[in-house]
Amino acid sequence: MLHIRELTKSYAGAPVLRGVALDLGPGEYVAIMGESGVGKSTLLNLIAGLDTPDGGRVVLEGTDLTRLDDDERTRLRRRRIGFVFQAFHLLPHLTVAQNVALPLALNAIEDGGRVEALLAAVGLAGKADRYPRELSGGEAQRVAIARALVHRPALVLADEPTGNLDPVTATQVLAVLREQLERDGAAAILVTHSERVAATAQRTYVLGPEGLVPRDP
Ligand SMILES: Nc1ncnc2c1ncn2[C@@H]1O[C@H](COP(=O)(O)OP(=O)(O)OP(=O)(O)O)[C@@H](O)[C@H]1O
Repeated sequence: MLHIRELTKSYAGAPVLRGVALDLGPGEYVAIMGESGVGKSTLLNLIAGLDTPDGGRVVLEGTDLTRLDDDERTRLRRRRIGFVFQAFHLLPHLTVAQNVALPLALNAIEDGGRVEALLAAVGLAGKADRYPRELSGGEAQRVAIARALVHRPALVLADEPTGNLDPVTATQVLAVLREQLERDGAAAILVTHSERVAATAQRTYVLGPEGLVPRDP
């Protein structure tokens, strides 16, 4: 469902990605590790179409993102991708339920009980009307996971999704994420520095100067 080929990206003449390739099947769940500054977030941003590569292709479900204009890329991202950020990125003036419902509104999709069902699935049924400031870090990240899945994306991208959580909460949040990915059949790419987090993925790659290298189990 995702094919990345010969992806290159430089910032101010300094190469960050030099020929990255990756193939992901439907429902596959992989982790990407690598040293700080090697370009992991840059790669996720290119896959999400939040940034454009200098060369190469990102083909999502048969569509080459690099050939779309900004509006087309934004529409595709909203519809087919869910993003989980390290710092949650919840909107402070919206309730938990309103935050989760945001991708439905942006895509003009009927709720059909989906927000309520997802909040129950991530253990937050009782917090639908709370505001982000009233949540713990683990709760906020579970809201972010529900929001990333509510519109049934084909691909979930998570950039250090448990980086701000204590180890016990991180394990719980990852279990919720994996359970929801399996339930929805969504593929996922998780960027992480944590071996514990990587161990929850089916495969792990290490990003380095020579590109993405599969790591032996
Ligand atoms: N918008 C930008 N403008 C200029 N340079 C950038 C930009 N985004 C990233 N870079 C540079 O590209 C390199 C890769 O950054 P990136 O955030 O992708 O690394 P990373 O592997 O995710 O690092 P970390 O593990 O520390 O989060 C860094 O040297 C960074 O300074």
